Amino acid sequence: METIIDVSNLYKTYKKRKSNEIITAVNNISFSVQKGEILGLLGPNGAGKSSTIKMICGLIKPDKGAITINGINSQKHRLKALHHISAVLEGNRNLYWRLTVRENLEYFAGNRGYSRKDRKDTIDDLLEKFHLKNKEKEIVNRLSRGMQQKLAIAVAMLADSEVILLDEPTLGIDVQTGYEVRDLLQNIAKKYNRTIIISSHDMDVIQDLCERTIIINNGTIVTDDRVENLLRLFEVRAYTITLGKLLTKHQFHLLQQKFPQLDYSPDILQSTLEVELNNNEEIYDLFDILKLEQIPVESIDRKTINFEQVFLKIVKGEMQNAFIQSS
Ligand SMILES: Nc1ncnc2c1ncn2[C@@H]1O[C@H](COP(=O)(O)OP(=O)(O)OP(=O)(O)O)[C@@H](O)[C@H]1O
Repeated sequence: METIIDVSNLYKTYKKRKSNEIITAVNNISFSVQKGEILGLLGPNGAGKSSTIKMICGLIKPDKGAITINGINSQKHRLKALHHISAVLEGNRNLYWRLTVRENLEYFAGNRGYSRKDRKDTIDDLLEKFHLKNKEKEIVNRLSRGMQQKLAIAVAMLADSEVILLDEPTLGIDVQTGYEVRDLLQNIAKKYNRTIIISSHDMDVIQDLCERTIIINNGTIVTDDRVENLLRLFEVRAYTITLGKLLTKHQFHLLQQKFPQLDYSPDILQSTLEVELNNNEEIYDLFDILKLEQIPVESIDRKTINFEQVFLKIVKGEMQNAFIQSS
């Protein structure tokens, strides 16, 4: 594995215009990205994702910290470092809104020094792949947001750079186009072996596309792991237990004292307990109480948990506990 981007101890503050209040948008963030990796930056609104992306693509300067792109310090050798990166930022600022789809591609291909023949072939190929062929003569201004987004990614592809940064690639586009954009990105990553960093607050985008995700909250990294690991970490702690008889009030309180997050659904035929444990050993404590109280257990299942639930838990701070227990 070869590191293509290294971000170390980044800080970014902003001063609010009216109140002069200082906002720390990025607070000591460090991570590395390997060549060919698809990394997701996930976080709630205002977490610091866009600021991080903008610092990497040289649009804003960090207050402190270093960014290295392909071994080149991007603060010292800005142009040389940024040569390896193309970015699709929110609002598709990399497009000319009064030009047509093809004209945009022609313009950027020209800028990148494609020969006439290569330019035509590459543009035709991109129009085909991005399903934009029937829109090639349309002025960008008149395209839907989804179409504009696809064109913005196609333009980024023209640059032929090793790293593509995408800030909220599916924001404000319909579900169908969202799927198309996701497919396109998956193809790009696989076929062209590009390194992709995607910032998003859309869990599905991150789960579908990214091998690894960094969750940012309040300007700091809360977790940096593979999506499947995060799911597993929480899955093993959430259980559904089917009981052979109803609990008395006293028994319920007894269990609740020990497991405050307990959910009890009484039913004459089949009562269930839903419980999330802090560590795997706690299941034995739970069984001890049930045994002592002579409550038969009919089945026990691990609860499936989706990425959205995991994300909310992490952002709410439950993760710290989980990491301590799992380490
Ligand atoms: N130019 C700016 N001036 C002042 N504050 C800013 C500026 N840009 C961002 N911020 C603030 O910095 C914090 C982080 O913003 P940032 O856009 O990086 O977060 P984000 O995770 O991308 O969120 P969103 O998804 O809402 O864009 C927020 O509190 C935001 O209001």
